[in-house]
Amino acid sequence: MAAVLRRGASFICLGSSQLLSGGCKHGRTCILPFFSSNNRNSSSSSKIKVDLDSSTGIAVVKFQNPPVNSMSLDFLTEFVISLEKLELDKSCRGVILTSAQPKIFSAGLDILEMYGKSPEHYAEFWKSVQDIWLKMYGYRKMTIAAINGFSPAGGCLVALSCDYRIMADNPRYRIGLNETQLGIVAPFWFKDTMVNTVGHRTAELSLQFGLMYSPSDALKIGLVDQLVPEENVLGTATETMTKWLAIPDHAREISKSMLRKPTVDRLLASRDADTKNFVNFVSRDSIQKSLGLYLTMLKERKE
Ligand SMILES: CCC/C=C/C(=O)SCCNC(=O)CCNC(=O)[C@H](O)C(C)(C)COP(=O)([O-])OP(=O)([O-])OC[C@H]1O[C@@H](n2cnc3c(N)ncnc32)[C@H](O)[C@@H]1OP(=O)([O-])[O-]
Repeated sequence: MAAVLRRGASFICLGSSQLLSGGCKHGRTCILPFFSSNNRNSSSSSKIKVDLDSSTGIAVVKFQNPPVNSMSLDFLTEFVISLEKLELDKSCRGVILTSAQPKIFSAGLDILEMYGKSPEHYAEFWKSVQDIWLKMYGYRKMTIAAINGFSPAGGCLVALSCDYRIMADNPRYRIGLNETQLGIVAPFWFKDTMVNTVGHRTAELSLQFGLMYSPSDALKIGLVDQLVPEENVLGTATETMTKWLAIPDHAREISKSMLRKPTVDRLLASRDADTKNFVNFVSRDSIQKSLGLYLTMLKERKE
């Protein structure tokens, strides 16, 4: 299956052989990363850096969207293309996600993409958020989140969509789905991802309060799997990936698919309705007001 992705005037065709996910079928722009044919293949689009070691099969994908790795439309587009490219690359067996920014894994969705824009823009943005989740939650290859900093909302979702989460044991950091604190609501597939990870009761408390957990609390509820000193996050992720890669790929992939496909299928069955729902919700005056106040609060906190 081929997907055509576009932004502005550039069109690029991608092959697609996803086991579970929906892929980029919505006609947005994509810049393909470049991989060389040596053992260590590096590529760097402007917001995503990919380093694939084909001798180990491990790729490190680094977010580099300063100051806080917020997930703008451009960021999400580059991210999904990088993952798609790695999924199709036979020399890649596992992907580690981490941040090039100190202290921040990702500040979540870029609030500016949801504030003061047109309904068409909100719809395009939301489809790109759906795309990244569909790609990640149904990803055929092994994924580890090496969480080296704050990880609210969309940042937490990306981590939750990986197969394993290792977080820096720094008591200042926080992770969680804090959407209600912004006056917005995590959609059902964010909720499903949380429930699948921490269980129903914990998700009830977590989502309604918009709780942000310290690393030790996140470990207690199973939101992350392991804490390590900050400087060891990437090294531990690489060691852990090597252990997982001892499992035959096809057996691990089928097991993952069995567990995750029903959740992925729920969104695939209702993507358009979910997009409409988001656009109607975010366009409301009351929601725009909440987001505006939150942005002001973020700015004033600095002063
Ligand atoms: C229904 C939809 C579901 C929604 C899901 C989501 O993910 S919703 C998202 C939920 N996410 C959150 O609630 C996280 C909100 N962010 C934070 O809590 C903190 O920024 C931090 C703890 C991540 C980093 O603290 P720090 O002291 O290191 O950094 P700082 O605070 O000084 O920020 C630096 C600059 O970045 C700006 N900016 C920040 N985040 C965003 C953003 N998401 N977007 C856009 N911009 C953002 C900030 O305004 C400031 O701009 P300025 O003034 O330079 O023009």
